[in-house]
Amino acid sequence: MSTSLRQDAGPMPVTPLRASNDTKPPKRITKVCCVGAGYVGGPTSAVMAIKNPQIQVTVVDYDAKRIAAWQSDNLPIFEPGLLGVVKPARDGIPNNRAPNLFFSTDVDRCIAEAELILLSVNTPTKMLGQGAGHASELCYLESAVRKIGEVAESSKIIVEKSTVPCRAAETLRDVLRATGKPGVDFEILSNPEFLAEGTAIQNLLEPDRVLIGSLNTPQGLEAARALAAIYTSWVDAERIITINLYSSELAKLAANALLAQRISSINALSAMCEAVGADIDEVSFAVGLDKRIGSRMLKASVGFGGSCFRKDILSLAYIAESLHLFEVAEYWRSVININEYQKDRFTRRIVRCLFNSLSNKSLAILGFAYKKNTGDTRETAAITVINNLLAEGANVRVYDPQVKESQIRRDLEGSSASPHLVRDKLTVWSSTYEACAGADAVVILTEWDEFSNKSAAAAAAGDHVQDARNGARTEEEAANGPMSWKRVSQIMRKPMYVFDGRNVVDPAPLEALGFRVESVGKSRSGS
Ligand SMILES: NC(=O)c1ccc[n+]([C@@H]2O[C@H](COP(=O)([O-])OP(=O)(O)OC[C@H]3O[C@@H](n4cnc5c(N)ncnc54)[C@H](O)[C@@H]3O)[C@@H](O)[C@H]2O)c1
Ligand SMILES: O=c1ccn([C@@H]2O[C@H](COP(=O)(O)OP(=O)(O)O[C@H]3O[C@H](CO)[C@@H](O)[C@H](O)[C@H]3O)[C@@H](O)[C@H]2O)c(=O)[nH]1
Repeated sequence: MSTSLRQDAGPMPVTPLRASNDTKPPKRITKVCCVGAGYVGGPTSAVMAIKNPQIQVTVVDYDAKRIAAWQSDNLPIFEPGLLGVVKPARDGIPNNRAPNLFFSTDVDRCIAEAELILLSVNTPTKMLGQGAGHASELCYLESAVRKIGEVAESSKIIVEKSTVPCRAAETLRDVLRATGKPGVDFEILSNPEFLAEGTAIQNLLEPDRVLIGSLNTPQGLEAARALAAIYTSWVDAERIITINLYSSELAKLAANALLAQRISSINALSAMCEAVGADIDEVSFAVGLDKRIGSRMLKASVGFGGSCFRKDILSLAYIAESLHLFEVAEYWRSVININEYQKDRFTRRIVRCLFNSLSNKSLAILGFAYKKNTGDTRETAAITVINNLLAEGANVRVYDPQVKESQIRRDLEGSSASPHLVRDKLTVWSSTYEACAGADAVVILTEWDEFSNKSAAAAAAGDHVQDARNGARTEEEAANGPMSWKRVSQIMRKPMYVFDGRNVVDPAPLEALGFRVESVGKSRSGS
């Protein structure tokens, strides 16, 4: 399947939000198959199953290890609340798999039996050939759809849950037309997923909106109503938005681009704050009070990570370029450029503060995941920062509460220009204290609660908010979060630095312990 846009597709039809006039009840779906048992497929299917006991939901994947993990108590992904929906307590017995939720490697059978198929396969950035490094790789989607065409004996509703380039549905329809059996009809819907890792279950249970894109044909609208009926079990009808198929595909890319753009905007401002003695948390708070701007996704950081933002912006920019909209492509790419700049700027600041040399210095890295409450490391800022620090000659000592040593080594060795540095100069530890022993500096790269010395309310809201207990914390408490910074101060080499890439520590109590604290978007002289 070509990842470039079809040139003969013509302009996209514009359709306003749709209200179906159909009075007959929507088609009742009884069997759903979700292809792809990953971060989206697993949690989404589990929530769909728990909210629709009358529907049998089966998640299929070729990865037998992943399926076995979903069937065990040791789920393949770390996500707060996930076990509770995959294995809810029933009849007073905890950890009982929902009776209508299944995980299987029997892809053919489950596809053949289902009336509605959710496509939740990965759509990473293409690594080979035309569009490599920019376009979305649709080979997994194509292979899933070919399989559907091959094995389906009855008509199916096929739902794009994966994030796809606009007009991907048209390409999928072409594949199905060529591979499907006579008399078997396929209706393709777009139903992009907006969950964020770490809060996936909450996002799925209480989505801001559910977007369903369909063709404006009787069959398309009927399929959209059937899917909407599944969501109606737990989502208010007014939050279920039905729109044009291609608007829905593009809205997903647009949402991620706009969210990432806010982070790059605040990170660009953080560089200015450091230079002029302003405080980015205060700036963010002040601008966020404007209701037109809002306060969310404005937390300055070492840079955004995760499997989605970078790849989706690259995809959006590639689409714009395919349409000869070069200025538009350039605009979106600048969001990624600022993110790269932020990661490099953070490393340069570490080197500058540590007397321009990291040779024979040890740096404790707290956090490797791309954000807290996930073990996911895809595109984490830690990969760039640690590789930069290793290249400067540092000894790097990593601790993350959820990421395994094997994953950290795989990520770093796979991306480093000098993998031997990872083998020779990187160690991974199972606690903060082990990682910090003998270190010259602590570098916080993930905002895990245990690294913060702020109260939970202040940490969640940012520096500008006063401690919820309003000064009730003792000095001892303030110096110690869930981890004891005092204990850390006793085991580090002097002088001791903290480079806070997530602005999770309150500098004052740490400075009282003898640390020099460098936070993103704040200059010590300006404090
Ligand atoms: N991770 C997120 O937070 C998130 C949120 C919203 C949207 N998305 C989008 O959802 C899609 C899936 O993302 P993910 O993070 O769940 O990916 P993932 O890599 O965790 O999971 C994808 C799964 O699909 C399986 N797979 C691939 N091709 C298959 C095939 N033909 N048959 C059966 N199984 C197959 C893979 O083995 C893998 O287990 C992507 O398009 C992503 O952009 C992700
Ligand atoms: O104010 C902020 C908010 C986030 N981040 C970072 O940005 C990245 C992404 O965070 P977040 O958006 O919370 O997590 P994701 O799981 O990547 O979720 C995004 O990507 C998903 C995949 O498409 C979408 O479904 C979600 O709506 C979208 O938020 C992480 O590194 C965060 O630490 C910041 O630096 N500052």
